[in-house]
Amino acid sequence: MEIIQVQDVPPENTEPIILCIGKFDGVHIGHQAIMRHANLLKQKDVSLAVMTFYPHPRWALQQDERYKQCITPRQEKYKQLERQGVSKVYEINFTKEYAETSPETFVHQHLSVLNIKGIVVGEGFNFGKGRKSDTDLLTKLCKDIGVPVTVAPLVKVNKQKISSTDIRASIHKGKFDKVNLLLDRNYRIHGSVIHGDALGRQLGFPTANLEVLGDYELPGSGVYLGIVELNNEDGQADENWYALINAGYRPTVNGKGYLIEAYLMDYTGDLYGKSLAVSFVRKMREEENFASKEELIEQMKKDEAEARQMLNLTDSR
Ligand SMILES: Cc1cc2nc3c(=O)[nH]c(=O)nc-3n(C[C@H](O)[C@H](O)[C@H](O)COP(=O)(O)O)c2cc1C
Ligand SMILES: Nc1ncnc2c1ncn2[C@@H]1O[C@H](COP(=O)(O)OP(=O)(O)O)[C@@H](O)[C@H]1O
Repeated sequence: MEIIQVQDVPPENTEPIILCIGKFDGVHIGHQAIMRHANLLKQKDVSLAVMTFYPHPRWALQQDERYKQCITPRQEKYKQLERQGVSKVYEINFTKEYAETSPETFVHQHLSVLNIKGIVVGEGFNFGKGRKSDTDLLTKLCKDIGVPVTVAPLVKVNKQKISSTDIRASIHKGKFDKVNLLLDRNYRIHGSVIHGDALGRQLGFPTANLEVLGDYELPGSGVYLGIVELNNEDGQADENWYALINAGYRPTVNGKGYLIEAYLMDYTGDLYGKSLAVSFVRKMREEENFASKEELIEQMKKDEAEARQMLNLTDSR
């Protein structure tokens, strides 16, 4: 996939494209529907491109904390867009200055330098200075440069519009049944393994401590069932292991700060320095403050037994 960083005007290009425009945080099933519309419009020798904005405009302009963390930080977003058939991304560096771009300038000066065969946006799409311009104005301005605009209807679940803000809030609450349905995949966080307090081995549950790589929305504290992908040197997923994941503050052992750590069931070996991705499948329980390490160990054994039963995994210990 080709990623083109843009300050304001994209570099001129004659390659024919169908262009989807949006923030697309999460590449959720609503976004996927937009890409499906675009793929249907795409004729032979036309490629699918996305124009997106980074950082999130509401973080860049209003420092609104809710928009700092993402469901899909940029690398993960591009991987997910690629899965939808996107081969080119125009990543607009969204600044206060860029936000001053008028709808006319955006269409007549920025979009006109590309060979766009069609544009697809979602219903409710806003653009240009003050986000005052809607899909009607986009359609009208694009007509001037001979580009048809398709507005993909909102995808609703139980009559509710799917929103990235809502999904971020559900991640924060650890509601992965819902999150994973709306993403059509398990929520995944990339990181590398760092050293901790070397307590896990003593307790009989070694845990790979994750240094999170990227501005991910972090799950609320709790014990989760998930899958850990171990990556090879090229960053490709190599092996997958079922895992019990503790996210939170480890009150029983006076943990310092929020941490995501994973105990990989049946794995033996050294993970320090490795790059991996942790996928969250479901929450098993809240993180608790046990009166002793022995009680914590007892509970971890129960967690493992419950997980193995759910997965139909025999105990190899
Ligand atoms: C399955 C599982 C469940 C856990 N549950 C709790 C918990 O309820 N409360 C808690 O304080 N720590 C919990 N932990 C975190 C442990 O305290 C932590 O893994 C241990 O202290 C090892 O820390 P270390 O990685 O720094 O060596 C859990 C860990 C695992 C793997
Ligand atoms: N099944 C396993 N799951 C997670 N880590 C494992 C496992 N087996 C071995 N390890 C290794 O043990 C390390 C964690 O040990 P631990 O005692 O919890 O120490 P620390 O938290 O200080 O890293 C992991 O980083 C990894 O290298």
